[in-house]
Amino acid sequence: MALSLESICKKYGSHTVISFQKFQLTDGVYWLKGANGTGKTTLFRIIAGQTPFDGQVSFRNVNLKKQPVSYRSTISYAEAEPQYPGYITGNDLVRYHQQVRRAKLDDVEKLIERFGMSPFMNQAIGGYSSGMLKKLSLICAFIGEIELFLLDEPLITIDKESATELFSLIKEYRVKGCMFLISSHQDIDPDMLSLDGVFMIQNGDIHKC
Ligand SMILES: Nc1ncnc2c1ncn2[C@@H]1O[C@H](COP(=O)(O)OP(=O)(O)OP(=O)(O)O)[C@@H](O)[C@H]1O
Repeated sequence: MALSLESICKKYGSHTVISFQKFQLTDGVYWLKGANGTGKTTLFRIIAGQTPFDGQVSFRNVNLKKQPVSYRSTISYAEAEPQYPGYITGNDLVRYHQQVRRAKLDDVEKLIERFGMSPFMNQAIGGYSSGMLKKLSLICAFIGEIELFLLDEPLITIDKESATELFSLIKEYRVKGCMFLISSHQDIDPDMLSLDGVFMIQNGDIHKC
């Protein structure tokens, strides 16, 4: 199994949001559904290692709790509502990701062009529209040698051209061996992106649709 979650329990105070014994996925592209507040973001934050939880998570045999640095270096989490300091520019943010992830500048420039963000990269992020902010966060997510992408509501606020570009990127990275978990309230057209599975979070557990 590429991704394995076992004996997972996540509570906020006394409120149990996620609780299940086992969820395992082979490599592929997966769509995670669920009504508002069912725990999609919480699940992504667990897999990204961004929130404490009980249980074990491993990706390609690297355990999040036992090998936290190498585990995190393979994972990219694009938040549903990204928030960055308003005074930094788009370029500041992508350069940071490029340096931390030791990515090639050329590859980063190509990502910026593909999302049509070149004209805005020297502007302070505080002046970005919500779609521009979302595209910047997607660009950052794709920087570097990432193996597992957690894309939380990647389609909200982006225009049709950018959504098409995103689907193309996912297909290209999939061919390179990357895995994707995508949460979306918007339908994912199978003609735009072929999925290996669709799951739903309900009552803290994950079910196949
Ligand atoms: N930091 C937090 N502190 C307390 N409760 C939280 C926190 N984050 C999330 N929750 C609660 O956990 C539950 C799951 O929230 P989560 O954001 O994971 O849902 P979601 O499925 O992503 O929702 P949506 O579709 O609305 O984005 C909700 O009841 C929410 O109120």
